[in-house]
Amino acid sequence: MNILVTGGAGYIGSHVLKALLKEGHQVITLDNLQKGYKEAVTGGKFIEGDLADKKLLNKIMKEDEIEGVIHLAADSLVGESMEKPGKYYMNNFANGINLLEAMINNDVKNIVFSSTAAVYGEPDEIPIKENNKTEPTSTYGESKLFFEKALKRYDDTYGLKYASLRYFNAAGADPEGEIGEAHDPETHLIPIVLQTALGIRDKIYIFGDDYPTNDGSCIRDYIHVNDLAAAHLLALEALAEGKESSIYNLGSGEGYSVKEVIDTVKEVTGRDFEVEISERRAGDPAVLIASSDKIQKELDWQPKYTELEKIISTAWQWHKSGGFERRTNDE
Ligand SMILES: NC(=O)c1ccc[n+]([C@@H]2O[C@H](COP(=O)([O-])OP(=O)(O)OC[C@H]3O[C@@H](n4cnc5c(N)ncnc54)[C@H](O)[C@@H]3O)[C@@H](O)[C@H]2O)c1
Ligand SMILES: O=c1ccn([C@@H]2O[C@H](COP(=O)(O)OP(=O)(O)O[C@H]3O[C@H](CO)[C@H](O)[C@H](O)[C@H]3O)[C@@H](O)[C@H]2O)c(=O)[nH]1
Repeated sequence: MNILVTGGAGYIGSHVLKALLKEGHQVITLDNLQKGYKEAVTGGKFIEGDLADKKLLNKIMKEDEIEGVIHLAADSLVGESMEKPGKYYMNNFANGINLLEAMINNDVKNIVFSSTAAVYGEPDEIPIKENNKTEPTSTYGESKLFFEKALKRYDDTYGLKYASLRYFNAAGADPEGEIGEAHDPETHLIPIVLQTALGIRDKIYIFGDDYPTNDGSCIRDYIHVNDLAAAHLLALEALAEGKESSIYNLGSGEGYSVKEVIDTVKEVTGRDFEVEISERRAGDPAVLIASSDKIQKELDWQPKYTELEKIISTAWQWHKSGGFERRTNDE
């Protein structure tokens, strides 16, 4: 298939791209490189451009004869979304609509969308199922939920078929060491702990140890980025074969506390470092664990990296190697 991957120079997108290339697909990556890295695009055609550019989107659909879209491009910092809501509605919602319009104009009918566990807000029950109430506590989560609603309208109106994948905490790196997570600024727990193990940071702060969990720190469901990537391929193939639109959670189904993550990093790296308890971070739910039963049953998706140790080991290999060179432009 000729597949357009938006945000393919980013962390998750580059792993999706690599998995698509391995399956022999023709891939066109669109990324504005605001957060992504050119080096992360390991094959296919790369177009440096922005989702705001409607003409470009139409041109790509036509000239590259796109048959399916995987849409990962977005802004995804929860804290920033609370300070700059407009940026999030514009990029994650309005720019996404540009993409849908270009698809419809060019009769492209299948899209896999990167949604997030942040659409749920504080969950009613654990593990979280897809029919849990969706009351996002951040603009980020809301912008993603709005786009999910738009997808439903486009399906009702034009017969556009979508799979919306609500990821939990993406983690780990390409086991071949070619690509990995390189966010700047980094806000995610595992890379931050690894940077501490490497001495890039003085210490790791645990954001709150008074949550109603076994050890008082927050529990999350970490899913390996290659397991995520595999789900995109299954979802796109299912749509191409005529499957109806659907929403799926994607997690490993296991919860680990912040303290457990830190202890596992110490074991995997063989390094000790300072840990300090600090204030809770605003908006952090105590426990987020996915039920991924639906995608397992419907698309036969099976996570391969179910142990935290394995997930962290792949990330450690990547961080130890130095990752991508620091970007030199000064935007
Ligand atoms: N990382 C996680 O744990 C996680 C969890 C849930 C959902 N998600 C979602 O998954 C997707 C990918 O996340 P990631 O961690 O790889 O983020 P990322 O920032 O590494 O990748 C996003 C990419 O999109 C590009 N981009 C952003 N806006 C663009 C635009 N208007 N035009 C063109 N390119 C644009 C960026 O340059 C970047 O390369 C996002 O949609 C995010 O919301 C991520
Ligand atoms: O230095 C740190 C960084 C994080 N944490 C804690 O570690 C846990 C995980 O935090 P991350 O920032 O790694 O991940 P989040 O669970 O906050 O968020 C991730 O998952 C969400 C959905 O669950 C959204 O999709 C979001 O985009 C994605 O980053 C949280 O309890 C957080 O408070 C620390 O204690 N110290």
